[in-house]
This record gives sequence, structure tokens and C-alpha cells, in this order.
Amino acid sequence: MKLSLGCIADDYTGASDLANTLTRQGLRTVQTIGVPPDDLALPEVDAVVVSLKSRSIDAKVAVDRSRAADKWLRGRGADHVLFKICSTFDSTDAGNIGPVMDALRADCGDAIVLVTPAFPETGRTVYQGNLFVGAVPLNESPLKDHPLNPMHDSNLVRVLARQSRTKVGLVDLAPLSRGAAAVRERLADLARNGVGAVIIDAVFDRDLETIGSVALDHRLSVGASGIGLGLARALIATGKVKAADAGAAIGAPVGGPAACLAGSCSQATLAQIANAEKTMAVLHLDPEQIIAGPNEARRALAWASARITEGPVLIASSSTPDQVAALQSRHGRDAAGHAIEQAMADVAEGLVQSGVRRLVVAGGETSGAVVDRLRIPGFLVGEEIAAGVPVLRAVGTGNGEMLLALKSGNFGGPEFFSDALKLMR
Ligand SMILES: Nc1ncnc2c1ncn2[C@@H]1O[C@H](COP(=O)(O)OP(=O)(O)O)[C@@H](O)[C@H]1O
Ligand SMILES: O=C(O)[C@@H](O)C(=O)COP(=O)(O)O
Repeated sequence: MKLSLGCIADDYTGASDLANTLTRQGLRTVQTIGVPPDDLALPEVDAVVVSLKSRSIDAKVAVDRSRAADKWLRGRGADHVLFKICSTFDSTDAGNIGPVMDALRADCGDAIVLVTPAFPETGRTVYQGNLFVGAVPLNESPLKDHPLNPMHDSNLVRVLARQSRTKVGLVDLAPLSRGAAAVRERLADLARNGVGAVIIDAVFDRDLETIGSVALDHRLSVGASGIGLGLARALIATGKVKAADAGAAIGAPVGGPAACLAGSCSQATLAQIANAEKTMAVLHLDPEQIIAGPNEARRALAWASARITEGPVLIASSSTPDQVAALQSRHGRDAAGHAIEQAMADVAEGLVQSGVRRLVVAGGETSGAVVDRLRIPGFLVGEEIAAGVPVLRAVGTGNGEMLLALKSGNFGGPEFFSDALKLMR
């Protein structure tokens, strides 16, 4: 297998979002959890998305894991590697976007790296280096209240400069609107002036197509699903990849009991949980009790086992920003987040042991904890439930067929949970 594109995603929902985009564009793609072991049977593919849980960990560990993934991908022939970050640039001044980018750039020897989290299909656009979420700048969006990576600055040149050792520049819409040659000229100027990374504006998919074709001149790019779309279209346009059928089947229905878990506290997820109350049994966990010990997860499993044969259930730890802030002030941000993620993983493990084979998880870190606990080594990408969220079929589990959906907190329409279960048959 010679890969046309290698991808390293900093969380699991982000990885399935990117795998979904590449698949829809016609690249045969698999998502692996971590660097795959040599004995994992992978189908013939154009792209592999290696999922890491490296967004909110110590920067040095994130760098080491990303470099290992990069080495594996390049060892399978990938000339270009995309480091997939969140479309809302989730990070802190300590990283991890800048440190990982710096390390991967040093390893591949690129003079300059293109960086853009733009993903217009989900309302993420970048103008003059400022990231917009829908109609508002990042720092006014619900991301200002994210439990782990609150985003308070929408100017990404500044945000990246605080995390990176290299000089960060901007390629704005003006050269982009003149086409690939103008972007190349601007990049060459900036590189001559010692700039090692640029935030590049993008408002429409056509901007991402230009970016994708320029990015293929380089060995590394950094961004969200939008740049994935640009790279995929450029690979097909240049004939490096022959477009595959985006709707290829991923296997027979699995049936059986279905459950949803929500650890995301995003505004979108909170609204989706409220809507789910109309169509399924919903249990709201008490976060304080979760931190106190294992009884809350046990309570959830007992509650679910009494209902699961009658229809899908939803178990949520999610709270409003005020409640999240209060809990964090009592227990610390990382300790609270970690305890809740592990409790969700306990619940997922118990549900699967009791026969659940269709599982929807809301939240990137939450999905990471759940998928790790279930020891799933990889996924095939199926139908799209909502922009950025596909149905996934677990591969290499050895304990039966299973379908999952890993939803980024901010993605999906108001009826996301029932929309997902309709497609997860
Ligand atoms: N009630 C709560 N209070 C505080 N933190 C919470 C609560 N519920 C979940 N969390 C934590 O918030 C974080 C949510 O992050 P994540 O799962 O990535 O969601 P998103 O996709 O919205 O970013 C996780 O670490 C999770 O454990
Ligand atoms: O790019 C995106 O917005 C998503 O793919 C993503 O990374 C989401 O992260 P979470 O919100 O933590 O799920």
C-alpha cells in the first residue's frame, strides 16, 4: 500500500470528521486509533488518518506521538502529511498546535507551512487571519466557554505565534483570489523573510481548492477538514488519485441495542440532549458524584440495563458553562475533565458488555476515552449523519461487529442523536 495522503488528527472526532471529508471527495480512507500495529489488516486505501488523543495533553508527549505517526505514514509512502487540528483552533498558549507543527516541519524539512482551520461547510471561515464561527469571531463564539481549551483570541497569527518557535505570517484573501501562482509568490517572499508558518485565509471551498493545490508542493500542512477537502480535490485533479465511489458500503447492518453518551458541554450538544428527551430515555449524571467515585457510573449502567431492550438510551454528563466553571473551581479543570471522561468510558464498557453494538458519543475527549477503553484499533467510514460526522464501522476488534458515531461537540443538527441512530442500522 502506497499512501497518497497521510493524516495525523489530534483527537478522534476530528479524525472521523476528516476521514468523512476525504471519503466524500473520493479518497479511499481508513481511520486508525494510534499508529496501527503491523498485524492490523487494512484495506487498500489512498489515505490513512491516524487518530491521536493529543490535543489537551502535555506538549512534549503530543510532539512525540505525532512524530511517531508521521514516521509511520511517511514509511507507507505518504509524500504529504496533514496535521488535523480543530476547526476552532482548540489549543492553549502552551500548545499543542505550535509545538507539533514545529517538530513535524523540522522532520520533513519544509521551509514554510500552510495553516488554516477554515471549514466553510460548518461555518468556520478565516479572514485577515481572524477565525469566524458562523457570524461571530472565535472569541465571541461558544468556544470562549470550552471546558478544556477556552478560546479568547480570534487572531490566529497571534494565537499560533504564542505557541510556535517560528515566525508566523499571513496570506490573506487578496493573493488567494488571484490564484495558486500568486499564493506561491507570496509564500516565497515570506519564507525569504524568515517566516516558517502562515495562517492562510479561506472563506469558500474554492479558496481551499487553491490552498490544496499549493499545499501539495510542500510535505506538511496544518488545518481542519477544509484543507483536507482542498488536498483531496488537488490529488484527484492532478491524477495522483483516481476518485472512488464515496458511497461504498461498509458492511451489513449490525442491529441490536443502541446507546448514546454525551460528555461534550458545547451549546450544540446541550440543545441536542434537550431534543433527545422527546424520543429516548435520558439520564443526566451528577458530575459531583462522578468525581466522588465509581457509584455514579454503576447507577448509570443499572438505569440503562432496565431500559435498553425497549429502545435507545442517552446518558449525559454535560452541564452549562456556569456549572462547568463551578465544578472546575472545586476540583481543577484537568482533574474534573479526566474523571468524567473515565466515567463515560466505564459506562461505555459496561454497555458493550451488556450487548450494545451501536454507540453514539458526543465530545472529542469523551470519544477518545471511550474508544480507547473499547480497544477499537480502527474504523471504516460509512454514511454521513451530519457535516463532519460519519457512521463508523469498527475494524479489528475481535469481539463482534460494532457501529459508532463520534460527534464533535459543536457539530450536528438539533435532532442529531435520532438522526444518527436512523443511519446506524
Ligand atoms: N459537567 C461537566 N463539568 C465539567 N467538565 C465536564 C462535564 N461534563 C463533561 N466534562 C468534560 O468536558 C470536556 C469536554 O470535552 P470534549 O469531550 O472534547 O467535548 P467537545 O467536543 O465539546 O470539545 C471533557 O474533558 C469532559 O470530561
Ligand atoms: O474540526 C473540527 O471542528 C472537528 O473535527 C474537531 O476537531 C472537533 O473537536 P471536538 O469539538 O473536541 O470534538
